[in-house]
Amino acid sequence: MKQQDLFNTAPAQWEVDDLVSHVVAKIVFSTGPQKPFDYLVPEPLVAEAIAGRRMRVPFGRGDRLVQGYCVEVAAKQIVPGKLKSIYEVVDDVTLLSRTMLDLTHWMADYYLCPWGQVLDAVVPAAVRGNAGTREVTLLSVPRETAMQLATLKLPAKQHAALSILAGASRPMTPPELANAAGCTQAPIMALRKKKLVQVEIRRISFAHFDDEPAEAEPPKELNPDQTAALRTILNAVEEERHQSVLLHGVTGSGKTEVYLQAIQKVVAAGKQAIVLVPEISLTPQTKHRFRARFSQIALLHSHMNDVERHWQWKRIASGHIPVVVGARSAIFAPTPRLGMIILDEEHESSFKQDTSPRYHARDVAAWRAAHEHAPLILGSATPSLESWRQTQAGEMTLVSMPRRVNDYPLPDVKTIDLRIDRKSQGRGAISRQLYQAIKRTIEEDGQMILLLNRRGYATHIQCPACGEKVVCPECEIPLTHHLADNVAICHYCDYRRPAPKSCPACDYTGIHFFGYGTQKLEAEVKARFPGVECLRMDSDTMKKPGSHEAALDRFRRGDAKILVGTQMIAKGLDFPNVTLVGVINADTALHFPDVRAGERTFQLITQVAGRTGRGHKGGQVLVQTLSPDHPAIEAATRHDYSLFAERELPFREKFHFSPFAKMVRLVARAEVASAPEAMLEEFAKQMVKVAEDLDLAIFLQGPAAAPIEKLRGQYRFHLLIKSHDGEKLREAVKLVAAKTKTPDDVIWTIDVDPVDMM
Ligand SMILES: Nc1ncnc2c1ncn2[C@@H]1O[C@H](COP(=O)(O)OP(=O)(O)OP(=O)(O)O)[C@@H](O)[C@H]1O
Ligand SMILES: [Zn+2]
Repeated sequence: MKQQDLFNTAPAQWEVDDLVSHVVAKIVFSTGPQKPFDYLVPEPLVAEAIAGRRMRVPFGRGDRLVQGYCVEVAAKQIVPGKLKSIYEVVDDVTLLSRTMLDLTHWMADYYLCPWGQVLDAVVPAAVRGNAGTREVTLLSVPRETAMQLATLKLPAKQHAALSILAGASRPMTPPELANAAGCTQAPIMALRKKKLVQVEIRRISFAHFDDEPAEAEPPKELNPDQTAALRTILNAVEEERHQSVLLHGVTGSGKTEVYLQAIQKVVAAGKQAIVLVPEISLTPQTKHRFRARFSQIALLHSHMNDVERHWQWKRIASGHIPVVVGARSAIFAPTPRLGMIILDEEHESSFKQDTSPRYHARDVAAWRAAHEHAPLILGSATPSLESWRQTQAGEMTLVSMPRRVNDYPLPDVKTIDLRIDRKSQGRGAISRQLYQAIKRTIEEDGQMILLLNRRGYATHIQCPACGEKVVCPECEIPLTHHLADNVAICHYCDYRRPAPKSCPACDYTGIHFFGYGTQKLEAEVKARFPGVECLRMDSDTMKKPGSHEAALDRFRRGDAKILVGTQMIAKGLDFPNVTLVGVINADTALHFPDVRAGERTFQLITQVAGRTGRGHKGGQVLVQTLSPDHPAIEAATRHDYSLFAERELPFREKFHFSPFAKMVRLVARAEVASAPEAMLEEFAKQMVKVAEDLDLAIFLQGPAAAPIEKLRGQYRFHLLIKSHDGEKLREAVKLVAAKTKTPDDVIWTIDVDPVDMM
């Protein structure tokens, strides 16, 4: 049909015969124009012009040379002279397979962002920049020349060099040859000029990294729950068909062992597995578990330098590495023979990228698994309601592991009602009951984890005389007092100022520091339990690469008894000697203006509670809260996921939230509040119109000031658009977005399937 169109639109002066078949490449640019452009592939470049490589092409009136991704190469009927030609092919390896190219196209379409931007996100910068490689010149002797060697009339040095090269088992670089022949570069240059040697420029890698050796460990004997789970997964593996499995296993049920044995089968069949974990879970423990089972494994983490990243990428692309373990972006690992994708802690919000392309690794994984006919395994003790709902709708297989390994019971969880206890507890973050429990744990030589999901010392600073709050001048968010440098910091934009000694408004000298952060908790622990080693883990103490590992090692060895920290210590850790978990304030996230506030609270408490009772010594959990009757907290204290889901889902359904409706969130920001608000109001109006045309039911929320109303000096507004028809919803948003005129000073973003509502 396309061809037909072309005939019809060809200007009259061209006869049909003028159309000739040519090789045409479709090029997508990272910046600049969003639509792909067609280029002619000149004859000499046909062999190397492969889709998935970058090419340099002339662009615009001045034919400036720019680089773009070639996403398709095809023979097309075109009018000669109408297309510009490719100047050169940049890559000598193919960066993206056909499936990966299709994936990027799908992502651009689904997340409503430029295709080129997605391509840049999928191919790591380290790969694009060829980190750790250099170009070398390689010399060899053509066969005909080698055969005439005896009869060639040449100066002695040239002859000697040529003989050595002809007799070499592999091509040599000019310095290598000079060295072997004991001559300077001059005779070699002469041979090159006479075309007696063949010259090839090749890019070689000088990087090499050794895998840390680990002692091999045999697979564990599975318990009946694990066996059943593995069976279901292996059925999908053996049939080489795509299937999604949600492995809902309580904390400590041994999910990792199931993954490991499933991967073993995949590897035995000659295929590759990708395992995604939240960045924070790339602990020494996880690394060790995987290294002990698989000798060839690529661990991708954010502290890797470009040279190593590129090296790992090539190892994976070569197909030699059967297992890839990494955070979110590891979903783009260039495995040529993908046999399985696993997402551990699939509910984690860190799987969603918060800058464009705003993809969710879980959904990208689902697309990839489906198109590469591989099973997708999602594992969690607290599954996202999105995945849970899919099991209910029959789109995903549910496998449950409701018991812990070795028949250890789940820990007993008690709430401490701070409304009652506060009066009796005196000052401090640790209630009397929790204090007693910590004391007992120390006496029994156990270890404990104290969770407080707020960093810093005091969480707000206020004048008791005039009521003035010390806030960030850029964000109007209360500043947090950090004791170490005695500074007040904005946790949104990192603005800092010296902690005020008196009220900035009325000069009253008795200014107060309220609220608890992890620093203050640590200080309280040290003061109330002198001589007991306490370790703090939060993003302030864990800035240096490797600090996370070092801290967890210390705790594992038992050098520290008490681990204080933010959510970073709440999941994945497997320390059998932890017999007490204390949640200092269960309510920190409960009242956020976010539809997932309850879900997050349930997950956080269930996960941190799961860190104890993982050994024969048992464990208990104490949860301090002002809302012990809140459904999320109540369900968490009972380790009852179904109860939580049963209560939460009807609410989501009634108000058209995910997982029942698809959501798109727009955020607009500017230095004056009126501009973004007006822009979103117009957007909403247009949405209503377009939805009507498309016969699409939509639900609008806003525009309204975003919960973080001001950030870095800019006012923020948001608009939430919901619909039960996701495809049409994106279509409508795309239409309106294309017509929207952005006011000069406004910056706006589209977030499909938003996770961050702030
Ligand atoms: N079949 C088994 N027999 C004995 N020990 C096992 C078995 N399976 C797993 N384990 C051990 O049980 C512990 C808990 O397993 P694992 O960390 O995989 O649990 P999990 O389900 O991932 O928990 P969480 O969700 O809390 O991270 C680990 O120390 C693991 O080595
Ligand atoms: Zn700020």
